[in-house]
Amino acid sequence: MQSHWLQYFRGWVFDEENKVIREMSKRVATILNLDIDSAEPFQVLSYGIGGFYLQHYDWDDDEDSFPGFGGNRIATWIFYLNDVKEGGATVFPHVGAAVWPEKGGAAFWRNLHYNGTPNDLNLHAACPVLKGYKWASNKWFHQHGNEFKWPCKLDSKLEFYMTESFNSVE
Ligand SMILES: O=C(O)CCC(=O)C(=O)O
Ligand SMILES: [Fe+2]
Repeated sequence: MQSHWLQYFRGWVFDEENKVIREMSKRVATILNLDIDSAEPFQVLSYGIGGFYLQHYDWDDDEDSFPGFGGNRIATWIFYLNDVKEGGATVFPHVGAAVWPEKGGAAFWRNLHYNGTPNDLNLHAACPVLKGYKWASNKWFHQHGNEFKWPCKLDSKLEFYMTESFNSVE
């Protein structure tokens, strides 16, 4: 896929296709305590040299953007599937954070405030791959089914911005 905004290839891997994929989805949902049924299938990303994704949000103001998934994207989980020789970090310019891809690593962040409104702080980008290539995979969780797991709080200021990275997810 090539545009002003991004340059990479992407595809979907469905839970129904493979037992291991299904198990991985379940584990991520368990770690985050989020509903698996309203989550999207794994999206696999492949960046070559110079591949990038300009800064963007994973949430969308338009409810129709995610038909069939039930609400906005409440959280993003990303697996890093290989060691990138140079470049390829996921960066969060509003909070000054960078996550460097590492085989077997993962990161997640919340996309919405606790009251369900989009959180501007999670603007992020994939920096260009300078050497080698980069494979990664997203899992997006949605609002539906998570009303009691991540309950809404009326005061969005109660929230804290949460970005975690894991060196190795077994
Ligand atoms: O590849 C990355 O580091 C980030 C990808 C991303 O932000 C996306 O696919 O929405
Ligand atoms: Fe993103």
